[in-house]
This record gives sequence, C-alpha cells and structure tokens, in this order.
Amino acid sequence: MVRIGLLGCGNVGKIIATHQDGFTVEALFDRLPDHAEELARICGAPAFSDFQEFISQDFDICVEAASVLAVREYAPKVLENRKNILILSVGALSDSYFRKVLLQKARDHNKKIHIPSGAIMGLDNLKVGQISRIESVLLRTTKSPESLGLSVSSKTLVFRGKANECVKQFPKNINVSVALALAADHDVDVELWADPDVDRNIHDIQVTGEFGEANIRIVNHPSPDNPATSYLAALSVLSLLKNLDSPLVIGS
Ligand SMILES: NC(=O)C1=CN([C@@H]2O[C@H](COP(=O)(O)OP(=O)(O)OC[C@H]3O[C@@H](n4cnc5c(N)ncnc54)[C@H](O)[C@@H]3O)[C@@H](O)[C@H]2O)C=CC1
Ligand SMILES: O=C([O-])CC(=O)C(=O)O
Repeated sequence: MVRIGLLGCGNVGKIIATHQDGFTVEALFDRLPDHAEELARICGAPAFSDFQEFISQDFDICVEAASVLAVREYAPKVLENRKNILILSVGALSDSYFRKVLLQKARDHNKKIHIPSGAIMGLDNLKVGQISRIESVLLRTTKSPESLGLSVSSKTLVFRGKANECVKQFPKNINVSVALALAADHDVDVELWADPDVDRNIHDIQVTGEFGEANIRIVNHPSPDNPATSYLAALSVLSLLKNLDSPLVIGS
C-alpha cells in the first residue's frame, strides 16, 4: 500500500484525505496549522507544523496540493529527504531553471516527480510531442470571474499569451497550461476568459501536429470548497495514487 504525506490541507487535500483508496495518509502539513489539524481530526493522520518533522515521517510520496510558492520552497527539500513527490501546482515548473534543478535532484536521489493530469484530459497522448512534431497547442480556459478573483459584468478576455506568462498572473487558475507545455514539450498559447454566465471551469484544448489534430473540451464541475479548482483535479490525484502500485499501466 502506498503511503503518502500531504503538503497542503485545503480543498484538494481534504478530498484526498477522505478518499483513501489504494493509499494511506501518514502525515499532514499546511502553513495554516488549523487546516492540517482539521484533516487530522477527519482522517486520523498526525498534523505537523514543522516541515522537517513532517518530511521525516515514514511515507513514500509527498503529495503537494498547496501552491506554486509551496512547490518552490519545499519540493527540493522533499527530494533531498529521499521522497517522491506529486506536484499539483505544476505552474512552479514553468521556471526552466527551477525545473532543471528539481529534475537533477530527482535524478541524484533516484526519486520521481509525478505530474497528475489535473483538471484536463488528453495529457497522456500529448507526450507524443516529445518524439514527433507538434505545430501548435492552444488552451482556451473559461471560468467565473469569482474564481479568477475578478469582477466583470460580461464575458471578458483577461489574458492572451504564453502559458509561462499566464501562470505568473494567475498562479491558482492555469496550472493546466504548464502541464500541457511539459507533456507536449511545446509552447502553449493561452486564452483566459472570465464569464459571469458560467458556473463550470471549461478547458478547450486544440492541438495540431504530425499526428493530425485534436480538439478536447472538458467542462468541469468546481470542487466543493474552492470553485477555482475543478473536482477533476482532485480525482486525478486519487486515480494516480491508486494506480502507482498496479501491475497494469494504462496510457502512454
Ligand atoms: N494541476 C492542475 O490541474 C490543478 C492544480 N491546482 C492547484 O492545486 C493546488 C491546491 O488546490 P486547492 O486545494 O483547491 O487550494 P486551496 O487553496 O483550497 O488549498 C491550499 C492549501 O495549501 C495551503 N498552502 C498554501 N501555500 C502553502 C505553503 N507555502 N506552505 C504550506 N501550505 C500552503 C493553504 O493554507 C491551503 O490549506 C493549488 O495550487 C491549485 O492552483 C488546482 C486545480 C487544477
Ligand atoms: O481546476 C481547474 O480547472 C484548472 C486550474 O485551476 C489550474 O489549472 O490551476
């Protein structure tokens, strides 16, 4: 059974802690001690307010569901402490220097960095971009203004540009664009729309390349405690963890 340590005890953290299927939660950490303590009461795992104490516990993989800043601060230490890491706030890896350093640490300590599919589908076969020509990847994301921390009265384009720039401006909302870029090994063009008439998080992905064309639309239910985060993001972490030990590996 896979043993995890949970870094980030908010909306996704709570879903993970309450759906332990194929894994067990062994330790909890959050910059807000009451968040970790609340999950401790729910799932029985111990809460730690000191990161070093947390990372010294006996588990196989640290599951990050906190923030881009938390990844920058803690991911190198997780690997140095000889633990695998799952990174949901993948926007942190848009910084190529940070990414290079982190990958080297993973190699040095023979550990893995897992990037879940998060709030989108299709990430698996987009990896063909690493071996075959991709011409373009466009992500058009539409969320409610509240999810984006904005106030607009009609559908508004709030960002158009590259994924790396978008995630700097909206680090809590467009991690998926960086996951796409890493999978495809290609720049991702992003359009981010705020629409007061939607109550879903919608991701339209258009890819062209040597393989042909793909159009993928994901219309996500928001998650219960954070409408900016799609429920699918938490489900994808659960499914990744459930399959870690499986002898059957599905998808490229
Ligand atoms: N890759 C993807 O497809 C997706 C990624 N995300 C990202 O997943 C992460 C978790 O999402 P939610 O659970 O909805 O967020 P949330 O805001 O509900 O919970 C985050 C928790 O992490 C804690 N935290 C934040 N910064 C921290 C730090 N520096 N050190 C320790 N704890 C820290 C907060 O106190 C909070 O308890 C966010 O970064 C979000 O942007 C969300 C949706 C999709
Ligand atoms: O949950 C979503 O729909 C997407 C999201 O917030 C992210 O990629 O950071």
